[in-house]
Amino acid sequence: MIDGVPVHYRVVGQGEPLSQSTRSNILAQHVQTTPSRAVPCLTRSEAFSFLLFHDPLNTPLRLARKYGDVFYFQAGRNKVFFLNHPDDIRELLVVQHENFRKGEGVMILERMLGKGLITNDGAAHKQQRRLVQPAFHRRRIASYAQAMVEAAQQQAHAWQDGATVDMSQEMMQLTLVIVGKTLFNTDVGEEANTVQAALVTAMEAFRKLGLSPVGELVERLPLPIHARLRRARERLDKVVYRIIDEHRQQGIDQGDLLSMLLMARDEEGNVMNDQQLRDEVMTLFLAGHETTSNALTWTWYLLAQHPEVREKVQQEVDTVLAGRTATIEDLPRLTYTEQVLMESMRLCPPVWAIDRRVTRDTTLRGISLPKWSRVVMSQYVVHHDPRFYPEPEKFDPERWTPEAQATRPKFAYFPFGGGPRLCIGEAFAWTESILLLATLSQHWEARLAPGARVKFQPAVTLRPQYGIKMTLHKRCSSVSQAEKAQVPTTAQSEGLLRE
Ligand code: HEM
Repeated sequence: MIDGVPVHYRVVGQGEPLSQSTRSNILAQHVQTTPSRAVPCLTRSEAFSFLLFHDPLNTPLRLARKYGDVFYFQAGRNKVFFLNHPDDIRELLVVQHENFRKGEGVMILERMLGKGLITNDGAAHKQQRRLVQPAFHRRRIASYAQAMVEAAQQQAHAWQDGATVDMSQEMMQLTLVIVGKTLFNTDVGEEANTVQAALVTAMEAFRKLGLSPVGELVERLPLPIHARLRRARERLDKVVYRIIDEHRQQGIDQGDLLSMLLMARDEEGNVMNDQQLRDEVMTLFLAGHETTSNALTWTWYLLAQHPEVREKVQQEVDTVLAGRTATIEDLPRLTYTEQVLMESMRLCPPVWAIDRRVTRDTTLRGISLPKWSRVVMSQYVVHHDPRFYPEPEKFDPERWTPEAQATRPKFAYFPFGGGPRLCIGEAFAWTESILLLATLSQHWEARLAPGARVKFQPAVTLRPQYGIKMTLHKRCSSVSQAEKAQVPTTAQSEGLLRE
């Protein structure tokens, strides 16, 4: 128990907990009844193109269309499997998760994040998760909502009508400020550029090293990227240690996550050492803003491409908020806005694939997975499967009505992963992205700037390779009731409200 909130090893939504006996029953049933499945192997040229990894989004998609729910190729001594069916993915993440640990992608992340919640495994991970969980309790998230809306309002205020911005940078800055304020009670606005530059280097390293199915080999080569990664880490360390030192000096419980970590004791009564603190803070600091920022950036882009959807969002926001400031209570009524975000994370999943290493010989719904094999599950592939999403390339928020959702298997949509490694920040991310999109849409609409280049860059997250250049347009109807009351004459309001 920390901070008066009971700690559960919580797994919600996709991560519904299974009791030990349920899991054993399911496993026993499988062993008895599931016939073994023949797994197609890629041809040599397909495997070769995979190893070069020109297009880690569309190559697996194309191969999944050709080979179906599962295929593999041989990389050195080990096999790399791709699971493309929601039920197999659920089985791995929820039912048989104990036979797997995090995969190669994590090795590069570890160089940046250390042994934090994302990179750790086993008992250490379980203990860390228990420690951090209270900061993501529903009540806590509700208390962050105000800071989220305030930051969005400041952004809305700072934007200039007709200005062209890189929406990716705008969203990155906004979500960074929010994670700083809510989890660490600090202002990181000034350090945003440092953080962004370091992240670009980390993403580059991940693309070059972490994505390669032979990452372990490449990792040992003396490449310049290793030095760049080290320097990026040092810059980020400065920011993180500044935050930790400030908290220590103040020496009071500030009611935030970092205060909780500083007060935490293990079974023997020891506090976390500097390295542990640094790794945990760094993990949440980076994971807590990068992903949501990308989700919002792609959403602005999709809205710009689909003005009819954008208008529906604006109508909903205008009706529900009626010109006032959004609060957490508005979330259940911003249903269309939420559907838009869901559809955006289907088409452009911020985490586009996750991978695991098999730790003991495993049979997964008839698929035989030898120890040391690697297993990749791509959100991008499953979210584009026409069996679950007819016309998968079409941006259609109507796919997310409760009735439509009920027709699909659960793991046909897994932007936040699942099981005990389900994203701890899922509720934080939904709350933040809905409130930010609603608050900014009250006042602004964004259109793609002429000549803007938009391309996926799949690194740890799915980023826009060239950012996304967008032109901002102040909405005519954006004047809030409160603003109306304060604006006495039309003449004074003209400049502000001009389209
Ligand atoms: C749209 C936003 C987000 C997306 C799409 C996302 C996605 C994911 C995914 C897919 C995983 C599981 C990775 C795996 O199983 O290998 C994950 C884990 C994690 N996420 Fe998120 N995330 C988002 C926002 C956040 C936020 C806001 C935070 C924190 C404030 C956060 C913190 C974490 C942490 C700490 C983990 C590791 C959890 C564990 O292993 O116990 N994420 N996220």
